[in-house]
Amino acid sequence: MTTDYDIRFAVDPASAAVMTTSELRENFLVDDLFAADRVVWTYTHYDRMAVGSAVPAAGSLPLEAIKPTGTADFLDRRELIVVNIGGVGTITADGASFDLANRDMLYAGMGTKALSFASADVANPARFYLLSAPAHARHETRLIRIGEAKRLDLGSQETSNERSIFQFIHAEGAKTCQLVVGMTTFAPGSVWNTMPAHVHDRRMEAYLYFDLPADAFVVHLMGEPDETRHIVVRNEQAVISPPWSIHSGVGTAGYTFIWAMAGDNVDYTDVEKVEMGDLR
Ligand SMILES: O=C(O)C(=O)C[C@H](O)C(=O)CO
Ligand SMILES: [Zn+2]
Repeated sequence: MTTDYDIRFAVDPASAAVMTTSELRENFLVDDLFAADRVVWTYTHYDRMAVGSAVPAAGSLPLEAIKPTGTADFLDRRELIVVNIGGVGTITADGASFDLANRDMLYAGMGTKALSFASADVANPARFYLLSAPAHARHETRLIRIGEAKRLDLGSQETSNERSIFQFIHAEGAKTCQLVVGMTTFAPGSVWNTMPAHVHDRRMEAYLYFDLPADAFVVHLMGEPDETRHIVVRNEQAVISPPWSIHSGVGTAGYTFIWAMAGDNVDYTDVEKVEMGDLR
């Protein structure tokens, strides 16, 4: 096997509120993604979302079944979204090949039997970020380039949160069962994401922070709005946001992040906004 996985159980808000820094990191931070020539998964019990990575350096890598899904093939009862944050790569899904440039995304539908990852240039391998959730129907496998994503501009320079949200999945675009995924980029000097904050108990969320300099980090805010905690997150690390938690962050330098959700609906706008004065 060229696949590794770990499992994260779901944590309730009262337990999270009394965790030490190490316990918060063990439960919510995914700090060991992106290993050369491996597929690496963190299988969560939040909506059974799995977050992972594939870095095909020396050769191609297959998407292999893992025990937690209990199926013969990984996508027998799941859907998959892959976002490339590295060099040009190719994904082959049941014989069809898709070339992904940096920041392009592939949706692979339930029932895909054989899927593999390859890089165009071993000196600059593709770095595929993977997101998978249980599915109830098959939607067609398709490539969505960053230029085809729906763009929303939010925030302002004055509040250090001027940013653009690129929705790969949105109401007028590709259909999914559960997965909603996008990427957020910042105007120079803006470092705050998702502030004002929100929660959405209908959907869990995962963030992958990247494009961060080696000595920089994001202070990721989590917790119930009146009981917040923070996790220091470095380049190419992911953080799991339980449905009851805010998910906001501030960088010591510029960064980009990929957000992904799974749960009861795919309505990006179905959120409870948290008033600035209510955060504790
Ligand atoms: O910068 C932002 O704001 C975001 O990207 C927010 C995420 O899209 C999100 O939290 C979706 O629920
Ligand atoms: Zn959210």
